[in-house]
Amino acid sequence: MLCLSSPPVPVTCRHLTVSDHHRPAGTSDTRRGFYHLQWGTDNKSSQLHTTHKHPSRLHSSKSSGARNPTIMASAAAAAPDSDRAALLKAFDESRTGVRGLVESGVSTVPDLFVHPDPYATVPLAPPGVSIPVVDLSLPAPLAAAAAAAAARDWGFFYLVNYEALVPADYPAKVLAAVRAFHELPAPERATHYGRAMGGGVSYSSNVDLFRSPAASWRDTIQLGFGPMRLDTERIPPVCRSEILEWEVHTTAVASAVMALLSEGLGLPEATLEEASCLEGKVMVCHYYPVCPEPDRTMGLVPHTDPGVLTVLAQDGVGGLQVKHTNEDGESYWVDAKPVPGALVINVGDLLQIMSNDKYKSVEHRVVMNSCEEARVSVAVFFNPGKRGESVFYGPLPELASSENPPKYRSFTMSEFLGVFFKRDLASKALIEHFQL
Ligand SMILES: O=C(O)CCC(=O)C(=O)O
Ligand SMILES: [Fe+2]
Repeated sequence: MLCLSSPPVPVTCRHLTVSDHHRPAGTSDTRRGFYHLQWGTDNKSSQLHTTHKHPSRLHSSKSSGARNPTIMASAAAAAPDSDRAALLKAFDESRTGVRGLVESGVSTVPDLFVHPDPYATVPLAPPGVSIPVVDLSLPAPLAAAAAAAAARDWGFFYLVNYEALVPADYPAKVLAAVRAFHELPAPERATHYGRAMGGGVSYSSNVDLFRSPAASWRDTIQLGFGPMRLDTERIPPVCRSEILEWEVHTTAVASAVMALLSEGLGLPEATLEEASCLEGKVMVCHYYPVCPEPDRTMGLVPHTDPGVLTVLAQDGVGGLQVKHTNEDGESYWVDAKPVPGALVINVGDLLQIMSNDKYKSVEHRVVMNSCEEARVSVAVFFNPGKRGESVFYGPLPELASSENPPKYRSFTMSEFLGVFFKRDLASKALIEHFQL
């Protein structure tokens, strides 16, 4: 099925780089920033400053011995761009992330993290609305039908009864280990801090810190598991073995889900796996610290995941929301509440393209809540692992017919990635770029 020269019809795909896994979605409320620096940028950052009308609320500290004095000393006036750049630099050089701000006693959300109106654009879902559940213990045809319906109608689902693939103490063990890292004493954390993916691993706050118009309330360890090999010694020791183990378990889960989703397309269950979709892997271990003013910032801005499939484990705190449009065309944010024993699975842009729009890659975001506890989540993004200039991606050829013509043109992965580097495309959905 993989094609080695320019194809007459689009064929299936191959790789993403180890750290490329997000894109900004195309709707207006998503242009404020996006998760991964390498997926592009947003040049509208100056807009943010015009919304900062209450400088006295922007920076404050209950503690005179704060660790980030520069960030907090600028309370006197809303920051012009040059000051903002200096504040960002000071924040980054503190090397302790948002957690460091909280440790130093901030009692308001600093200016850098204020989002103009995190909640304005789309309402919350009515009570009782939830993303669907797929039970992996059902007979394969039933599970495949449920997964396909969920991927088509929601782009998201809870996966339950996956115990045959994952030891009973996971994912709790990896979530606890990631929390332990982010809650290490600041000087210890700081020794790991850095934006470069040295050896395939980085720990920093806001991968797009210097490009997004507003920073988010989140620190992240990021690990590239493939196609390049990661230097395991670069993983902080306090969470190393758990992260390595979780990578193995999520791969087993993703393999099972890809089989269901292939079957749901009416194709052999090995289809997505044979297209190398298990081979490019990025894991992000997020920590969303307790926030003094949860409604003035965001944990993660609305975005879609650009790869094939995402497997997410979250702790009990909550904050993930999925955008859903119902049969009447009404859109709202649905809480993907933590469900004990459930993983959250979502479709990425590449799978939407490969499935010729049968499956949907939908926007999601993380809002801060007023819970007393910091939130931890671990997402693993599965992308095609193989690459090459003569290898093309697009709707799976088996799905295209005269009644169902391909909705996307084929493209190489370097073109796919290149789209993200073009500023003028930053506000346009990736998927639209390849639409026929
Ligand atoms: O933390 C979460 O629940 C979501 C994370 C996410 O969407 C991402 O990293 O792409
Ligand atoms: Fe995401």
